[in-house]
Amino acid sequence: MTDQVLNINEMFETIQGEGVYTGVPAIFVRLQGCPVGCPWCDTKHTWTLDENLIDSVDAVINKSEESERFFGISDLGLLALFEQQGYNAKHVVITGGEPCMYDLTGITELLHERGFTSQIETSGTFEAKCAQQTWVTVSPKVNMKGGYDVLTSALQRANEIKHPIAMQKHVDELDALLAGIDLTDKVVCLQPISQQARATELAIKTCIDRNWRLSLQTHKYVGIA
Ligand SMILES: C[S@@+](CC[C@H](N)C(=O)[O-])C[C@H]1O[C@@H](n2cnc3c(N)ncnc32)[C@H](O)[C@@H]1O
Ligand SMILES: Nc1nc2[nH]cc(C(=O)O)c2c(=O)[nH]1
Ligand code: SF4
Ligand SMILES: [Mg+2]
Repeated sequence: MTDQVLNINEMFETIQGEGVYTGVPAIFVRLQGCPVGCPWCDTKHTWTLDENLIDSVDAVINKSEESERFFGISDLGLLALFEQQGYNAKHVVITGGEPCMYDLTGITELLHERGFTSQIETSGTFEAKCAQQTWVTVSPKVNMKGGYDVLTSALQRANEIKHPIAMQKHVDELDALLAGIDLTDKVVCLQPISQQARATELAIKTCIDRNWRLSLQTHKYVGIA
């Protein structure tokens, strides 16, 4: 267990919409703070980590629309909150924001001790500190203004590499990143940016050519969180 505080912008039960675990019921924990700055990010409301944005647990959990407000909680406190909410899902997705700004060793080990499986969605710009059993999905961010230089080790730890693409240049960037990475036991997925038709077409074609997987943001197609 770590004594650090996890700053939570959203917590909800839904269906994992992306990547290898698509379709699996999951508790989503969205952590606050991200310095990477992807222009097309669909969670810009999580970027700012400022104590003036702290709110109550109830106000954050019961948000009816996206906001920058968050609450801080301990690893054990978070587990207690899951029970209080009466969640059924046994898979927990820790996302953000950039969750690997936090040391997730304590919370992920605790989750596995309590019979949950865990998954982290990360940009690969910080080292993933988590339980050995945690499924790490790295969605590599190349040439973003707040990028850091740990991508190679993040990609080595990754169980899944899920690359957002809109144009051929993004596929070429992924090829460059994957050179020298041992892909044995890793799944590579392409995820069209913002459901654009041309991005989807390119992702489908490239996945067929390369024998990679297509990851659609299925929650957006069916209108769930
Ligand atoms: C919001 S990010 C949060 C976790 C982490 N910062 C990251 O980038 O992986 C979660 C996932 O959504 C993807 N994503 C964000 N905005 C997107 C968009 N507009 N279209 C497609 N995927 C997007 C990211 O690449 C990542 O795989
Ligand atoms: N249903 C659902 N699946 C997701 N998979 C990754 C998400 C994310 O924002 O990290 C996400 C999300 O926001 N909702
Ligand atoms: S790294 Fe993730 S949370 Fe941060 S800006 Fe990019 S997509 Fe958004
Ligand atoms: Mg999302």
